Amino acid sequence: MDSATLEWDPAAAALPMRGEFTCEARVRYTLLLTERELTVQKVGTGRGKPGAVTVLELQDCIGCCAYGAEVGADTSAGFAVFFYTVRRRWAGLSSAQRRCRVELRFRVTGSSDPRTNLEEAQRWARAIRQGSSLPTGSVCADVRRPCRFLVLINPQSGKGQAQALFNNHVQRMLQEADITYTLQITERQNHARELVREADLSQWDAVVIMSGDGLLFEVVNGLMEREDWEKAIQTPLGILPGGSGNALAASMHYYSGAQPVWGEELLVSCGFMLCKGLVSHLDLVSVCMGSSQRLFSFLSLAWGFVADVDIESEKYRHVGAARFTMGTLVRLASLRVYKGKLAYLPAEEPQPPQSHVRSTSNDFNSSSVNSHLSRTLNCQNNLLHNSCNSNNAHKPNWTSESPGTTQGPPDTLLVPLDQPVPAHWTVVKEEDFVLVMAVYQSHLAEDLIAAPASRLDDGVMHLIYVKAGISRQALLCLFLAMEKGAHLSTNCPFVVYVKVRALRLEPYSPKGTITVDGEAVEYGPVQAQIHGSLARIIAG
Ligand SMILES: Nc1ncnc2c1ncn2[C@@H]1O[C@H](COP(=O)(O)OP(=O)(O)OP(=O)(O)O)[C@@H](O)[C@H]1O
Repeated sequence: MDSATLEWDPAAAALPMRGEFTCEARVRYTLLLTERELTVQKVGTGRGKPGAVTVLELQDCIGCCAYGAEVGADTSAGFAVFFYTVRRRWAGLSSAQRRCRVELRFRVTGSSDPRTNLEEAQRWARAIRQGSSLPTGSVCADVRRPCRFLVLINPQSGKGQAQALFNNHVQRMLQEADITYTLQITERQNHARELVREADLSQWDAVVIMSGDGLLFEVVNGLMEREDWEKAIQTPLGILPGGSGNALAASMHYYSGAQPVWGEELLVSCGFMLCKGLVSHLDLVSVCMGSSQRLFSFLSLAWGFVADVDIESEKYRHVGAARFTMGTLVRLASLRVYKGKLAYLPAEEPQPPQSHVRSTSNDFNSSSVNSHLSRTLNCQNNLLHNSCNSNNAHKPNWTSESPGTTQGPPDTLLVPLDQPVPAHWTVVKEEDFVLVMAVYQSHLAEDLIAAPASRLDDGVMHLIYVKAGISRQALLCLFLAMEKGAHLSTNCPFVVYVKVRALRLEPYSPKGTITVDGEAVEYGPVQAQIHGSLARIIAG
């Protein structure tokens, strides 16, 4: 199958193209191919209404292939077109939209010469493919074709069904889009990280992660630990939701402007984006810890309520995404105050004076508190007082023994952790918090829109903190509003939202939990800086 990337020139493709073909059921159709659409009109006398017209948008097409006849005497050829069109689905009184697969096959029988028929089928297939790959939106490139992906699957992610989900939904889509891939099932924690650290990346056009956000976190850090990190981190990444939080996958779906979907429908949406192969820039954040360990993060840095829920809810993993709901309710019932110092560099602030420039070498995926469960919680409208420091010390996945990296771009906005923050930073006067989180993508979970204004490469961290004193009920309302991304307009006096380029957090308690991209990391003072557009991701 000829699938080389060609400059799309409608004139060269002689558009519009018209033709008459039969489908597998011998019904005759006329096809009209324009720059953006394929119009299919029934002309035969088979069952169904003659003359019915279907218009399919080429932007919904992921592939088209031509094929010759399989049996000797048959001189016909054919081509198959694969669309994933957006359809409305009614659920009760409300409707939702999702992508549904449409496969069309047409036979070319115009000539008695099989080669002529095959050439005609190839001409149509080529023109449909070219029309389908017209870049849209703010993409920086598209994955060259034909292409080969490395697909990493974490069999333990989510409810442990990532591999089955891949086989049932994604495998066929990749075939239809003419994408070949090498499948690697991860065997343990850090396997993916080690693999991409050592791999010959030139073999693949993209590294795709079918898991939760934790496996992508490993891959990003594995790439940044390489000597050739600058080139390696330019490898297009892909994400397919197979975990329980799936925050980046949900963010990318949200950025595409589509209506929210969950579970397998989100997987099909992300599979579709992967097949379209449009590459966008992705911001990364370098996170520096007291031990001089430095990690790279694409999603979130969290402390307090959010971090505790993320880690404590691990034990409810078998229930999938609902694990965050359960964790949130449990933590709400024993709400704590977390004491510490928070400082940040606001995004609108001018660049720091040069004297501060030096290189340091050094989720809550909490989620849906659904209203049914919320009613079952006996929420008291009592104000919390400075109850206690966090005493929930969880074993971090990423400890100071983990390699981390001293490589990567210098953190020009940060000074060493043992020095005071630069004078032009804002130091938060409160020192009692319920939660502190910096997020750099819109979602913290499939159904939790923490930073609705965020974009893949907006060059800022969205810092949200909740001051102590908020009632359980108000906090619950905040999470419920977050399901629609409405929490920042509730005017809750305990909630602060600010866009920042860098921040520092110094917890006072000796034990506790800090998460980066949903993974527990070394607990203690931590600071972070955004590095705009450092990585690349296949997005819609
Ligand atoms: N074969 C494996 N066995 C056990 N753990 C693994 C394996 N492969 C990867 N891991 C680890 O599993 C952890 C969780 O993975 P991941 O975050 O991708 O899924 P999840 O927790 O279900 O999803 P989410 O982060 O969206 O909630 C990661 O830290 C990863 O290192």
